[in-house]
Order: sequence, then structure tokens, then C-alpha cells
Amino acid sequence: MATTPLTQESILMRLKISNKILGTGSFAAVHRGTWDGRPCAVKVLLPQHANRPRDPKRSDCPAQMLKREGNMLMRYPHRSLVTCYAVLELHPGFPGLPAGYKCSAPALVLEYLQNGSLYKLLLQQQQTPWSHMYDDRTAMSWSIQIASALAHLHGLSPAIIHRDVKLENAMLNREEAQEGGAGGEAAIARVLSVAGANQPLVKLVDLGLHVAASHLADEQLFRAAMTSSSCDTPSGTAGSTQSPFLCSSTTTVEVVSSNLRSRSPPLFTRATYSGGGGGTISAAKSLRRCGTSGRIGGDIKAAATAGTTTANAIAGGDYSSGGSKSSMPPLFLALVPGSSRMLRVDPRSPGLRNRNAALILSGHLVAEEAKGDTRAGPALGGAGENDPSVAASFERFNSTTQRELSGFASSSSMCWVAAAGAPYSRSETQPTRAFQYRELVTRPGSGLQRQLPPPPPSPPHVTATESLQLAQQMRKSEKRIMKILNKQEQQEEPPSAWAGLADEVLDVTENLITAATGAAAVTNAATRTTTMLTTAMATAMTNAAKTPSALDTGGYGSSSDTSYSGGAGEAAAVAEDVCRGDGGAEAALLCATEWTSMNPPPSPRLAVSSPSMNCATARVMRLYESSVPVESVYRLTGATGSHMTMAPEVYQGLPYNEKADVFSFGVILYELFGRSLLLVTHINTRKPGLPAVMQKPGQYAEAVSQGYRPERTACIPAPVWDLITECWNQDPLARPTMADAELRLREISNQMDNTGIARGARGGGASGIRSARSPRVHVGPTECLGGCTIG
Ligand SMILES: Nc1ncnc2c1ncn2[C@@H]1O[C@H](COP(=O)(O)OP(=O)(O)OP(=O)(O)O)[C@@H](O)[C@H]1O
Repeated sequence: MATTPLTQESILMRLKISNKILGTGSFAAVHRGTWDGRPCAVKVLLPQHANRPRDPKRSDCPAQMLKREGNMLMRYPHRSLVTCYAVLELHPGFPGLPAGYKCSAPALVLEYLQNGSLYKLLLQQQQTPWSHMYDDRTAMSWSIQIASALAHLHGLSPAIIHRDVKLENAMLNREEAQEGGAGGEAAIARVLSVAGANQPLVKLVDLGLHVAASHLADEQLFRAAMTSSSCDTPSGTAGSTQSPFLCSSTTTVEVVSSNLRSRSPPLFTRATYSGGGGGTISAAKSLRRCGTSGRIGGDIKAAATAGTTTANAIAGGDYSSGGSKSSMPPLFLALVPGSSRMLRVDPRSPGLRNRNAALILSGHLVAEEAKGDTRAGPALGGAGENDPSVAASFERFNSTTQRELSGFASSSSMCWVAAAGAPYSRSETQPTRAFQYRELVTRPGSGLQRQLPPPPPSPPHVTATESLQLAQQMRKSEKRIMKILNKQEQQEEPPSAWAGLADEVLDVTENLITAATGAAAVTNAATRTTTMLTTAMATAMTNAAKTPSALDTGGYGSSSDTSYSGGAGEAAAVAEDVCRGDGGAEAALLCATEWTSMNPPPSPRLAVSSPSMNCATARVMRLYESSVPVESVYRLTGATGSHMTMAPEVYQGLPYNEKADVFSFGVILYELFGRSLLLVTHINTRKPGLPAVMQKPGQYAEAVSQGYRPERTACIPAPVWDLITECWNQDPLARPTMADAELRLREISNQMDNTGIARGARGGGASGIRSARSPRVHVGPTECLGGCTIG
């Protein structure tokens, strides 16, 4: 079935769409339907989005987002994620499709979740506080299911961030779906009324906003990588059915080199490797599971030797000094949860010999090359276990490099390889088919640096309040920029129309730069990068506006070598990409990070007029243009998701990673165990600790971003509350991983069982859910509704 190509005819045979709408979101309407006779939900892009012209280059338009959602669900299924049976394009006039479609519409055929969302259940619970709809055991079971789905997503490499974790997106289903059910409240009531039935399952839905925390290819590239024959299998694994590679043509690794340890502050030269490679995701998955055997197992063991206990993710990348495919050694990384260590780079690489390399993935230091480890032969097996130099380099690494890079690591969701030692040679800059390299910023003392005046003296200490004000100012400015960009997008204006926008953007940019300069002491990478991104954008827009003809003739794609002549055409192309939100934005950001890490912008005008800035930006852009369509880091700054569950850093428009989901998960725990929705308890309600009554969810998110947290309610068990507060830590890096959170919940659950504490004493049959229609015990509004007894 899965291999049969889906034609419109076969779709017609298999898919029936009824006119019953299960729900409508901002992008899609979800219809009831059947797929091969089984009940299903059909999520179809709304006509207003489907009818818009599509740019295949863009991954952030609603059509692409919907497809990405489906592809992601199909590729990485999980018991607690809604199942996607098919990703389709439905032609206008397809039976059951409402009128209004002029173009074909992407549609997902999803598992039908007939029992509504936990949000609706909670809403109903709050409306009828006398009824106990579920007990703590059930709340715990649901929490664990949601945690395991998120741990699954975050455990992928690169991590996938859901970005919209909330009770609305946690839907109830029975293990055995019943035909003929109806969604919404009726369904909830039916669930509730079935005492003794199987425990309802929770499934996470709506992954439309998901994003890869690092560099994940789109489906096409991913497939290409999976079937690629260019995988450089390490010796000893030939013939193995499972390649120990997670294919690295989907992985772009940032290399930071040169004098890492000897300079203070360290100066970085960065190159980007986007290697080819092979292998399968399933291999990586199984490797992640195995942990103790096989060649990779050896390295995981080495990680354990070095002081860590478990490795829960493995990524592999080709890391090469350039040249032929055969000279591409694999780079293996073990991501150690909650810690920061491991692994080593294949010592076969002559380019890496006698050089220490460290890799940081999503903020974790995960790899290090052992200095002096030049052994050839089995690339990975057992490496490091008995090698004192490996252990020594771990030590060295932890005491120096980690500290030096922590600023980068904590603010970036990208992979970084830090290599100390000899700078890369020019020969390394020659791109090969599967390997590209660009030097983004000139080395210390050359070009860019000389043109810039010395950085201004550090401003006096910036207080937390000032820092917050700056962040808010940033946010305001960002919003304005987004508005401008949206206006541009909606009106589908030609690039020449940027002339009018350029001035406005420059204004905003100045604001940002002022904020950034003032906040230098805060050393906020987000501030810097956003500043520089918008600077680059403004520059490009201005240039484009000045010489619109360059747009017609100037092709940045035409200059593919490392020499760069500059010019408005190039700048305009940068702007175009930045505006369109694809690789250009990332490129500008990458460049900006690098540039500003060495040189905080001394004055807006200087930064704007720096031709080297354009140069570097353009180079990076080309790199990404020919590389994978990476998720734009830029889009990882800015409010995405729901205000009531939004992490502070997301609200503030700072860079964020998968820990934003952890924060939102804390809200889920709070609402589930507390039997109350924050929206109900906090909006239009006077709360202690808050100066004024909040009327909008945005105000709540703002308060949270300033440190406000809801107080514990009596019915939240103490250990659960502890976990909630950890998830709500203002510092994302201090929050637990989802894997940890899941583990903790399981432990709490066991603890509850072992101590024989009668949870849900007041309610629930075997299902743990009580009927809304059969109220039994009245409790006042301040009493616990959950019957919890731990605390
Ligand atoms: N698999 C499903 N089974 C039953 N109902 C569903 C299913 N998926 C979604 N729904 C219903 O359809 C509604 C809209 O779905 P969804 O949230 O996925 O759409 P969206 O356009 O992505 O929404 P949003 O505006 O939140 O991004 C949901 O609130 C839910 O009630």
C-alpha cells in the first residue's frame, strides 16, 4: 500500500471527505473522513492559503508548513503523536472539498482523534468544578505520554521543536478507535461516561509550527541523503546493514578555528562544512538505543569512561579537510543529555591531526578530537577507552574550551565545532560536490577587522531592568520589521518597491543598534545578531533601492567562487533572501554573529556602510543556497506559539531552542494537575503578585517574561510542582530536557504507586476519568479537584 503511488484516481478511491468539520485553525480546516474505509481526520489547507501562488523555495508558507507537518509525522512516528497516513494534494472539486478552492490544496490524512482536546476537558472541568473528570493517575499518564512525544522529537538529530505545546494540541483518543464517534464536547462526555474503559490516550497534534533546532534538510534532501552512495563507511563496517551514520548532508557544522585557547578574548575564524554522506536515520535511531554495542557503542562507552553515563542521541557528520570523498572521515557525536561530553573525531583525518576539536550541538558540548590521536584503523570502536590522551583532552576541554564557547553554545541552536590549533589552509576552501567550505570572516588582522575602529569600551553594568527594557525595545522594533516584511509579502511587491521601505527599516535598525550597544554588557547574542541581521537587510534594501537595475542583471549565484566584488545586485539578493525568510536570513545571522562577536557595532552608519559586511553575508548566502534549506535561526526569534504557554525567551524574541517546549510543558503540567487553565485563572482576574488585571494573553506572556510565575495550587503534588518550577526556569539551559522530565514523571508515578497513596480517591473508575454528568462530591472553588494526596 505504502509503495503504491498516489494518483488523483487512487486518492479518490481511498479518501472520502465528509462535510463535517472537526475544527478549524488558522491554516487548515479539519474534516471528518475515511481513508481506506477507516475513520480519519483530513486536514486541508484553507482556500485563502491554497489559492496563493507558492514559492517552492520557501519553507514557511502555509502550504509548505502543512506538508512539512505531514512529512515529519510520517517520518518520525510515535505512539503519542497523531498518526499521519498520507500527505496529499487535492484538486479543486475533489468530492467533499468545500467550494472556494481555485488551486490544489495540500491535505493530511490523519488518525481520527475522536475525544477532543485536553483543553476542552479542562474547560469543562472548570465550568463544573464539582465533577472530578480525571484523577492524578490519569493526569500523570497523560503527562508522561506528552513528555515522551516531546522527548522523541527533541531526541531526533537535529532536535525538532514543536513550538506550540499546549493543551489544545493534546487530543484524546481511545486505543481502539470506534467508528461513528463525534468530536468536541459530545465526545468528551462520551469518554467521561465510559467508566472502566481503556485509559484514553493522549496524542500531540498540530506540528505545523515545528522547526528543526539545527540543520535539517527538507524531505527531498533527506531522502537523497538516505539513498546516497557517497557515505564513507568506516573500515570494518562494510557490509553492515546498518550504517553508523546519520547522514551528514543534512548536517551543517560550523567550524570555529584559530587560536581558540591562546587568545583572550578568543577570536574565531569560522568555516562551514556541509558534508555529504550516507546512512540512515533508522541506523542512527538504533544506535541511539543500543548505547553499548557496536562501533558507536565503543564511543558511547568512551563517553561513559569520561564521566557520563548515558548518551541518548547520536549524530554523525562528515568532517573533512577537503578533497576526495575517500578522504572524508566521519565525525561522530554523542549527545549526552544534561551533560556536555563526548566524543571524538575519526583520527584518520590528516586535517584534524594534532588539533583539538570540540563540537557543540544545541548548546551541549558533544565531541572532541583527541589531540595527538593519530591512530589509523578502526575508526571508532572503543576509541578513547584506554587512551590516556583522550581522557586528558576531555579534561583540558572541559576546563578551557567549554568555558570559552559557552557564550556561543548557550545562545545558539546550531552545531559548532571548535578547533584549536593550526588555522585552516586555503586548500580547504575548495568546494567539492558533497563538501563546501567558505570562510565567512577574515582572520584577525585582515580586511574586515582593519576597517573597523576598536570596539567601544564596555558600557557600565546594565541592570536587569535595563536589560529587560532593551529586550522590549528590541521586540518592538522586531515587530515593526516583521510588519514591514509582511506588508511587502502580502502586496507581492517587486524588489524595486523596497525603496520606500528602506528608510523605515533603517530607522528601526537604528533603534536596534542603540539597544544593542547599550546592552553590550548583557552580552546578549540575540541582540547582536538581530541587530546585524536587520543592518544587513537595511543595507541591502538601500542598495537595491539605489540601483534597481542591478536586480535584473546582478546574480549573486553567478559568482560562485570565494572572491566577491560586492555591489547592489548582490546586496539586493541578500535582502531578497532575508525578506523571503530562507537561507539568506540565516546567512545574515551567521555572519552577524561572527562579526559582532568580534566587533560590537560601534555606530549604526558604519555598520550599515561596511562593504565587508555585505561581502561576508553574500558568501554565506551562497553557501546556504547550495546547501540544505536550513531552518532559519531568525525564525527562532520572535513570538511563535501561544502566549499562555510561551517561554520568556520566545516572548522576548531571543534565540531559543527545544527548551522552549520544556517551558510550555511545565504549563501543561500545571494546568493538568491544577485542574485549571491559566487563561481562565489569569485573564481578567486579579492575581496577587501582579500589578494589574491582565486583559490579554500577551500581557500574561510579558509578565512571565519578566519573571512572574503562577503560584502553586493545593492539588499539585509537591514532586510535580518541583518539576514544574524547573521547567519554568527563566534560564532555558537550566530547564530539564524532555527526556529527563519524562523520567522524573515516571519516577513520581512509581513513587505514588509504591507508597500506595490513593490517588483519585474521589473519582474515576478504571479509566481514571469521571463522568461530567454524574457529579458526586462538591468542593469549593479553592479546593483541590484532583483528589491528590501527595504534597
Ligand atoms: N486528528 C484529529 N482528529 C480530530 N480532530 C482534529 C484532529 N486534528 C485536528 N483536529 C481538530 O481541528 C482543529 C484544528 O486543527 P489544527 O490545530 O491542527 O489546525 P491548525 O490550522 O494547524 O491550527 P492552529 O491555528 O492552532 O495552528 C483542532 O483544534 C482540533 O479540534
